[in-house]
Parts: sequence; C-alpha cells; structure tokens
Amino acid sequence: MVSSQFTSDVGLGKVAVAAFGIGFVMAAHLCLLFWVILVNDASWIYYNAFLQWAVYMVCLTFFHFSEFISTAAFKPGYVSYESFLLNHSDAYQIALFTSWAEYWVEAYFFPSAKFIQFFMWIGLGLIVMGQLFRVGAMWTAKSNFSHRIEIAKRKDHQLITHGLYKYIRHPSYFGWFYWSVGSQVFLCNPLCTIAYTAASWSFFKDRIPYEEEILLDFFPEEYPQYKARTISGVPFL
Ligand SMILES: C[S@@+](CC[C@H](N)C(=O)[O-])C[C@H]1O[C@@H](n2cnc3c(N)ncnc32)[C@H](O)[C@@H]1O
Repeated sequence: MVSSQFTSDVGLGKVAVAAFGIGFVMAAHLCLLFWVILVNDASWIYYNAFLQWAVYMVCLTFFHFSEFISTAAFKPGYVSYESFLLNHSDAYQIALFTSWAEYWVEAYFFPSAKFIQFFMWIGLGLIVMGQLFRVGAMWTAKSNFSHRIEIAKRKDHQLITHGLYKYIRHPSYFGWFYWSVGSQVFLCNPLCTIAYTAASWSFFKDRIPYEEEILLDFFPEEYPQYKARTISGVPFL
C-alpha cells in the first residue's frame, strides 16, 4: 500500500501532473514560436495570430511555473498543487477561458485588426515588469510571503520593509495587476482589457484592506508608520 504521505496529503500526484502539463504546454508553444519564426511567412493569414498566441502562452505558463518554484524555494513545507495558482478561483479560470475565446474569435474574423505592434510592445512590457515585481516580491519576502493571507501570526513572521517593499506595500499585487492587464493588451483583446482591469482592481480593492487589517494586528507598532510612508502599488487603492 502506498502511504498517503506520498499521495493525497501533500498532493504530490497533482503536483506531478500539473508540472508535466505546464512544461508540456510551454514546450509546445516554444516549438510553435520557433516554427513560426523559421517559416517567417507573414503573407499567411494566421501567421501573426500564432506568433502572438505562442508568446502569450509561454508567458502564462512561465507565470504559473514561477509561482510554484518561488513557493518551493522559501516555503517547502507549504508547497502543494495550489502553489501553481492554476486553481486560484473559479473567476480566474473563467477569465482565462474568456480571454482565449475573445482572442480566437477576433483573430478568426478580423485577423488584420489583431496584430497591433504598438499595443503588443506595451503589453509585453507590462507582462515583463509585472513578472519581475511578482517574483521579486516573493524572493524579497521569502517565507513571510504566502499565497493565502495568514490570519494567525507565526512566531517567525517578520514585517518586510526593504527591497521592493521599501516604497510599495504590495509589490506582488502590483506585479500581478499589471501582468494580467498587460496580457490582454498584448493579445489586443479590447473587451478583456477592460474586464481584466475592472476585475483585478475590484479583487485587490477587497483583499488589500483585509490583509492590511491583519498586518496591523500582527505589527501594531511598525505597520502604521510603514503604511504612512509607502504606496499600495495598485492604482487608486
Ligand atoms: C499573497 S502575499 C502578498 C504580499 C504583499 N501584499 C505583496 O503584494 O507583495 C500575502 C501574505 O503576505 C503577508 N505580507 C504582506 N505584506 C507583508 C510585509 N510587508 N511583510 C511581511 N509579510 C507581509 C501577509 O501577512 C499575507 O499573509
């Protein structure tokens, strides 16, 4: 009999399947990207669409991989299938599928209106910046960072106020906000650009005050001063 320690309790089977899936999807889209670049035939009507899509999928799979690897690096005792953030919420999965649907419907019916390099460069810039802030925050806060907001103070929980946290209280939310909006700008998805901006902003509007209330309780001396000298990072919050 296989001990549950190696199966369901820590979700190792799901971790293996998710890791394989993410690796496979990333590899497939890297191959697609190289193939499209090699073919280099812009006269083919869907050439641009596959190029754009392949870059997006590589960024998306890298994002989920980086969430897991950063958790594994600093919180090995907590790492699980959830650390990929693939099952973040139903709303997140609906958002993903909606943006894919918008992309392919528009790419099919209006291929020439889809590949707007000006927006793609802005979107890619936001994705790269968002990714750097997201990973940078996790690697700065180390074990103090957790995907779920901790409601009970651990003895070793320290308030991080250096590095990316010096001027921005929520650098990982800043990163994720701009990553998600940037992904839709990159795909030239007008509807999802608006929807993602509104949904991400609304998500952080509820989450940030809740998280800060708990941090104030954890660090009653330090947090008010820290809050007074920093910005949240998410616009208008
Ligand atoms: C998903 S992380 C997000 C961290 C932070 N809001 C950010 O955007 O980088 C949430 C956890 O980080 C912790 N946390 C948030 N800010 C922190 C800080 N400056 N120092 C230590 N822990 C922090 C919270 O207690 C919570 O359990």
